[in-house]
Formats: sequence, structure tokens, C-alpha cells
Amino acid sequence: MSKAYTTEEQVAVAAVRRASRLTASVFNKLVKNETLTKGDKSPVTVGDFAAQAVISTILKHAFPDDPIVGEEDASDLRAESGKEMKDRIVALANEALTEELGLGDNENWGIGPGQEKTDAEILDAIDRGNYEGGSSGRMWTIDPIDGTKGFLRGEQYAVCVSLIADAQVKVGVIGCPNLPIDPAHPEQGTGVIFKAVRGQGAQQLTLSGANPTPLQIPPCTPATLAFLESVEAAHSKLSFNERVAELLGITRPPVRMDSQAKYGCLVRGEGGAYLRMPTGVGYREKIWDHAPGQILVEEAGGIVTDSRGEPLNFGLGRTLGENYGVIAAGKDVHHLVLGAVQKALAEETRAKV
Ligand SMILES: Nc1ncnc2c1ncn2[C@@H]1O[C@H](COP(=O)(O)OS(=O)(=O)O)[C@@H](OP(=O)(O)O)[C@H]1O
Ligand SMILES: [Mg+2]
Ligand SMILES: [Mg+2]
Ligand SMILES: [Mg+2]
Repeated sequence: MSKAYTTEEQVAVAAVRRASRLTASVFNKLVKNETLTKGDKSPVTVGDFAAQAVISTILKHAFPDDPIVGEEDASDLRAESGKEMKDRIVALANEALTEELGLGDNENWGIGPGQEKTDAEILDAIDRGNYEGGSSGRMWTIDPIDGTKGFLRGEQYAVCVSLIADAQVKVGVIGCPNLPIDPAHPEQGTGVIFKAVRGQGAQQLTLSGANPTPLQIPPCTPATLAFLESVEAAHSKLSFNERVAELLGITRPPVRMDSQAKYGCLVRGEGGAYLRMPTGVGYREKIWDHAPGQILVEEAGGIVTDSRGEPLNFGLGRTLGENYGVIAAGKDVHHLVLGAVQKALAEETRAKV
């Protein structure tokens, strides 16, 4: 019997690879007027839009019936004021889509020389990411650039795709163009893809799709642990992490890094635990910010829960629902971190009364 989700995995890797190369080349050419500020004050660049167009186009050709939950939408680009940006995005997306076929690519996925798309097709591809999500059936998630602020700083960011079926993540692929292939050997350069398929384990590849290496979170204790956490203070409560570290007797300083590269580093044994607690009420975590990371950690032998110890629920729509935070770690330390988080939360509640 053939393995489940083989084509889905190949398509997702091909899409992430093309989109990752696109974003890396955009960074070198990015000029200030190619970044917009969204309604929630967060940045979005020509790279985010073009990468979502590329991934969505490939998914549509390979799996025409599957809906997509994507972070970006094309409404600003359809306005007259967005014309210049739209032209640039269409050119970038077409450049990436028409690149020569590489390892594992298939021309039936809408890629390869001669497969240019029209302006309307590119805008429609971006807007195909408008699915509202839900608890039944198949859907893809796209975060074309996760950690856009890290991308703009020239630091870590990630191109993230997942397949969810009946609220369970089945395939996750994370491209990290700026992450070292081997942190112990920086001379090997940067550019990594992490991939995981439910029940089939997790692997790291180079950005060109070579050197598949199995991933298994190595053993860890509080004595060797350093928290992986967000860079932006608005995205998670860093002072809370400090208290949790103190309760656990952790002495190593935290590793701050943008994007789902944090999940990738965790499964490679860098850090030991990823802790992301809400800064306040109101913000709901997006499913595309955690679905690929969740399956990667689980398939590398780790555990991902919220601060109640509950699994993340990918069946509630575009968000994870009320924000109880995220704790991801290997099996040997997850329960210790969870216990310390709950203790720190209880302290906060006591301090308030
Ligand atoms: N208030 C708040 N709380 C929690 N999360 C938020 C919040 N606001 C935004 N976001 C989402 O954070 C995504 C980036 O997360 P990171 O861990 O990369 O943050 S950081 O850049 O390292 O600070 C970022 O993803 P991208 O927009 O894809 O960059 C957002 O979806
Ligand atoms: Mg964003
Ligand atoms: Mg994101
Ligand atoms: Mg994003």
C-alpha cells in the first residue's frame, strides 16, 4: 500500500521551495514603498503577496477542490492605489512560477517555463486564501511570510504551508531561507525546509530539496533548556517567560527569534521549549501561525499544548479561538514547563486579588 499524503507532501515542498526562493530574492530588492501597513497595524510586503500567489496557484492546480486559509487578501491590490504594487507582485509571482522544474516538481502543478499567469489569475490566487476554516473536510493553510518583521530586519522568517483534514494537521512544511543548514557548521550556509507527515516522522532538507535528515527532539532537562520565544514584545509575554524560567531553575538566556523557525529550531534540539503566552486579551492566534509547527514537533517526538495542557484546536475557524498560549517541547520537559506555567499563572491571579 502506498503511503498516505505523498503527493500532498511533494506539492507542499515544491510550493514552499519556490516561495522561499522568491522571498529571499525580494529581500535584496525590497524598497520602502513595497510594504503596506494592514488594518491591524502589521506590515505586509510584496513578498508576502507574491509568495501567497505562488503557493495558492500550485495548490489550485494540484488539488482544485481543496479550500485555503491564507493570511493575505488582495483587496488593497485591486484598488487603483495598489496598481504599482500589483504589477510588481504579478511579475515576481510569474518569475517564481515559471522557473525551471526542479527535484520532485511536476508541470501539472502550474509551474515551469511558459506557465505565466494573468494579473486576474494572480489576484484570484491570493484571494483563494479566504476560506473560513472549520472542523470537517480538508483545507490548506498558507502563511506566505511568517515573521514579516523578522523578514524586514533581515533576520528569521518562514514560509509555512499545512494540510488539515477534519481538524487534524496531516502535512506541515516550513521553509526558513535565513536559518543555518547546520548551526555547528555556519560555513555550510543557510536555507532549510522542515517537513512532517502525520505518522511518518519529520525531516529537514536543504532549500533545494536535498539531504533529507530525520528529526527527533533530543533529550533535555531544565539545566540544559533555553526558551525559544518571540522577538516582538507585543506577540508574547516575555516577562512571564522569565518567571517560568526562574521557577524551573533555568539559567540559559532565552533565544529570541521571529516566526515558526522557532518550531524548526526546537526539533533540531536548539532551545528545548517554545513558550508563547498572550500579552493581553483580544488577540486570537491564527491557525497558519501554528499548524505546520505543531505537526513538526509532534512528528519529531514532542508535545504541543496550550497553557491548560489542551491540544491546539485547528477546527474552530481561521483562529485557534480564545488565546491560552502555546507550549511546545520534548516529552521529557513539556510537563515540567506546563506545571511551571500553571504555577506562574496562579501567582498572577493571586497578585490581582
Ligand atoms: N498580539 C499578538 N499576539 C500574538 N501573535 C501576534 C500578535 N500580533 C500578531 N501576531 C502574530 O505573530 C506572528 C509572528 O510571530 P512571531 O513569533 O514571529 O513574533 S516575533 O516576530 O518573533 O515577535 C505574526 O505572523 P506574521 O504576520 O505572519 O508575521 C502574527 O500573525
Ligand atoms: Mg502578517
Ligand atoms: Mg504568521
Ligand atoms: Mg505572515
